[in-house]
Parts: sequence; structure tokens; C-alpha cells
Amino acid sequence: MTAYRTEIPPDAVAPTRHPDAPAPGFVLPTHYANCFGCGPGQPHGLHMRIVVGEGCDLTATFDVTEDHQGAPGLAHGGLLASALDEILGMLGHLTRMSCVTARLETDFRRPVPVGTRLYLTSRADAVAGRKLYASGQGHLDAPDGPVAVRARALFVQVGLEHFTENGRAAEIDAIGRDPSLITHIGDYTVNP
Ligand SMILES: CCCCCCCCCCCCCCCC(=O)SCCNC(=O)CCNC(=O)[C@H](O)C(C)(C)COP(=O)(O)OP(=O)(O)OC[C@H]1O[C@@H](n2cnc3c(N)ncnc32)[C@H](O)[C@@H]1OP(=O)(O)O
Repeated sequence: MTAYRTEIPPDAVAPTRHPDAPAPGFVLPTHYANCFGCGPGQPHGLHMRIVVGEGCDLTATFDVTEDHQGAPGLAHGGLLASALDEILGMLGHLTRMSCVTARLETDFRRPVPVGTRLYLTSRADAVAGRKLYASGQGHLDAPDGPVAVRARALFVQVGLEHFTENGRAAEIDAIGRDPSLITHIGDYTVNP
């Protein structure tokens, strides 16, 4: 059997939902106004609205439009992977780990026509030190519809310097001038 690099290592533990994690049903605010996945200020973005689940899990819907085409009338696979990356990355809200994607493995199981509403889910599967293992999927047109796309991912926890030292100065400076470009939930700042 293939040894995937997102296979959960023996020293991993079950993820713990942080006591101060947002309540079930809470709609997560965008972590950065210009994020391609969730930012309202990003005209070309996916504008995903991600909802907190009961455990270490999230749900979202994503409407596939003609702007998302790869083949005629069908969604572009990279775009579907982006939607999954977004809902997987937001799991850090529940475990209070500010993470970036280290690896994202995507299986495309069925074509996704323009006009589809994709019902996305993600869940944290395990934590090993700074590493968060997660999986997710997208169902066609209903929460229990056929699975069109699924993914497994590894996220690695990083500090704020990951963003301040690597991000382009123009955008980092813009946040300094307008801190509302990134979101604060409770007593912590969501990574940009
Ligand atoms: C406070 C609360 C906040 C709440 C939170 C909200 C979050 C708000 C969410 C935003 C949601 C955005 C959704 C989009 C998310 C992106 O799209 S993020 C952008 C895309 N990703 C990137 O740009 C990351 C680029 N890569 C890097 O910067 C670095 O490679 C990394 C990932 C930080 C790791 O580097 P590093 O810190 O030097 O660590 P490193 O020792 O290399 O790796 C750590 C461990 O991970 C393993 N590893 C690293 N890469 C891989 C890999 N590709 N495959 C397998 N294993 C790997 C290493 O083997 C190592 O394992 P151990 O030795 O510990 O067992």
C-alpha cells in the first residue's frame, strides 16, 4: 500500500477542541479581508462562509459558477482543491493552532458541473506536536449527496513571524494601517 505523507504517525493524539473555540453554528469571520478563499474584499475569490460544527469539524457551501470553469461547463480541479484547502485550514480555529498547509492530497471522484452547490465538510483527525492532520470532502448538491472531491492534508503550526517575514511589505504595511483587514476572535488574532 502507498505510504502517504499525510498518514497519521503513531505518536499523534486525537485533536482537542479548545475550550474557547467558537460555538457550534458560529460562522467564522474571514481571517484576512483579501483571502482568495474567504475574503469579502477579494473580487475574484470564493467568498466561502464556514460554519463551526459540534466537534473538531466545519461545514461550508460553495456555489460553482461559470467563473470557476476548467473544462466547458465543469469546475476547475485546482479551484476545488482551493475550496478544500480553505475549509481545512480554518480547523485551526477549533484547536487554536495558527497553521499553514504543508501538504494537500486531493481525490477528484466525480465531475462538478457549473451550477452545482458543493457541500463541504472538514475535520481535524490528529495532532502531533506542531502538525495537524485533517480530512475533508465535497458532496454534490446536498449534504449527503455523492462525494465529488475529497482531500487529506497536513498543516504545520507557525508563529506570526511566518507572515510578517515572508509576506510582501505592501500588504503587511496595509494591515498596520488598517488592523481590521485581519480578524480577531475572542482574545486571539487569527493568522493573516
Ligand atoms: C491562534 C489560533 C489561530 C487560528 C487559526 C486560523 C487559521 C486561519 C486559517 C487560514 C486558512 C487558510 C487556508 C489556506 C491555507 C494556506 O493555503 S497556507 C499557504 C500555503 N502554504 C504555505 O505557504 C506553507 C509553505 N511552507 C512552509 O512555510 C514550511 O515548509 C512549513 C510548512 C511552515 C514547515 O516548515 P518548518 O516550520 O521549518 O517545519 P519543518 O521542520 O520543515 O516541518 C515540521 C514538520 O512537518 C513535516 N512536514 C513539513 N512539510 C511536509 C510535507 N509537505 N509533507 C509531510 N510532512 C511535512 C516535517 O517533516 C516535520 O515533521 P517532524 O520532523 O516534526 O515529525
